[in-house]
Amino acid sequence: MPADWRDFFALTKPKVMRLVVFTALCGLLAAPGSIHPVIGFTAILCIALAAGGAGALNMWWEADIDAKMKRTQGRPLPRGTIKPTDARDFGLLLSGMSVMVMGLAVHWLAAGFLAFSVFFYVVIYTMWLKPRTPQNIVIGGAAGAFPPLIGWIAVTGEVTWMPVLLFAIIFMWTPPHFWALALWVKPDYAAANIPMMPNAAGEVSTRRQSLVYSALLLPLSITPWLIGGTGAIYGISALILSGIFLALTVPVGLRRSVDGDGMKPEKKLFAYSILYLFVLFGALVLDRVLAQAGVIA
Ligand code: HEM
Ligand SMILES: CC(C)=CCC/C(C)=C/CC/C(C)=C/COP(=O)(O)OP(=O)(O)O
Repeated sequence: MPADWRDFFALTKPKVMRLVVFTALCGLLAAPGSIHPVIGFTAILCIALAAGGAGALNMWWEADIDAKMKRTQGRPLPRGTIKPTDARDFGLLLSGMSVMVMGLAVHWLAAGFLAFSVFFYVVIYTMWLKPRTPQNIVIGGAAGAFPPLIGWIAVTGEVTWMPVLLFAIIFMWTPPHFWALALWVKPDYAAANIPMMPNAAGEVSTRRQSLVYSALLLPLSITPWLIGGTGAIYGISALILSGIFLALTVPVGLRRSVDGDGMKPEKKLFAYSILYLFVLFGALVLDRVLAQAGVIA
C-alpha cells in the first residue's frame, strides 16, 4: 500500500507531541511582556513542526527496534508503508524549516534552543544514549523539557529563572513518567535489547528511583511560587497536583512483587503523569493571565 498523509502524520508522534506543544504554548502565554499574536502563533507552529520532525527522525533511526516491540510494531516504517529515506527527508525538512522560520520570524535565541532540542532528542538521546545506558531518559529527557523555555524566550528574548524552572520541572517529571510505562513494557525493551532502567538495573531499583524523582518534583514544582514568579493559584495547584503525583508514586515505588494485578498502580501513575503536566501548566497560565488582568497580585 502506498504512503498517504496519515502515515506521515503518524511519524510526528502526534499524541506525545500535543503535550509538548501545550507546555510550549503555556511558556509563551505565561511569559511577561507581549508578543504579536501572529508571531506567537508562528513560534508555536515552529515548535510543533520541529518536534514532529524530530519524532520522524527518531522513527527513521529506530525502524528495526520498533519492529521488535509490540507497542511500536504498527508504526509506518515497521509496516513498510513509508520508505526509510522518505521518513528521514520528511524529518529533516520539517525540523530544518521550523528552525529557520523561528529564527527569521521570531527570535534567533529561540531558534537556537529549538535546533538544540531536535539535536538532543535525535542525536544525543535516540542515537547515542538510548542503546547504551539506563540513564538514557534521565539525560535525554532534557530534550522534552525545552519547549516551555523556548515559548518563553520567543516572548522575552532572554533566559531567566522562571523558564529555567519550567525546564527543570519537566526534567524531574520525565523519569517517573517514563519508568511507570517501562515497568509494564519491560519484555518489549528486552526483545529490542534496549537497556531501559527496569531491564538494566531491575524493577526494585527503578521503583525506588521513580520515588526519589517524584519526591524532588514536589518542592521543585512550587519553587516558581516561592521565588515570587507566580501567585498562589499556581502555587497551591502545584502543591496539590504534586502531592497526588507523589501519593501515586509511593505504591509503585515501594512494592517489590507485582502479584498479577496487571500493573494497575503503574498504569494509573503513567496516565496521571500526563494529566499532571497538562493541569500544572494550565494553572500557570491561569495564574499569570489573572495577574496581568489585575484580578490577583
Ligand atoms: C525521554 C523522555 C521521554 C520518554 C522516553 C517518553 C516515553 C514515552 C512513551 C514510550 C510513551 C508511549 C507512547 C506511545 O506508545 O507512542 C509516552 C507517552 C506519552 N508521553 Fe512521554 N516520554 C518522554 C517525555 C515526554 C515529554 C517531555 C512529554 C511532554 C511534555 C511526554 C508526553 C507524553 C504523552 C502526552 C504521552 C501519551 C500519548 C498517548 O496519548 O498515547 N513525554 N511517553
Ligand atoms: C522541540 C522538540 C524537538 C521536542 C522534542 C520533544 C521530545 C524529546 C519529546 C520526548 C518524548 C518522546 C517522544 C519520547 C519517546 O521516547 P522514545 O523515542 O524512546 O519512544 P518510542 O519507543 O515510542 O519511540
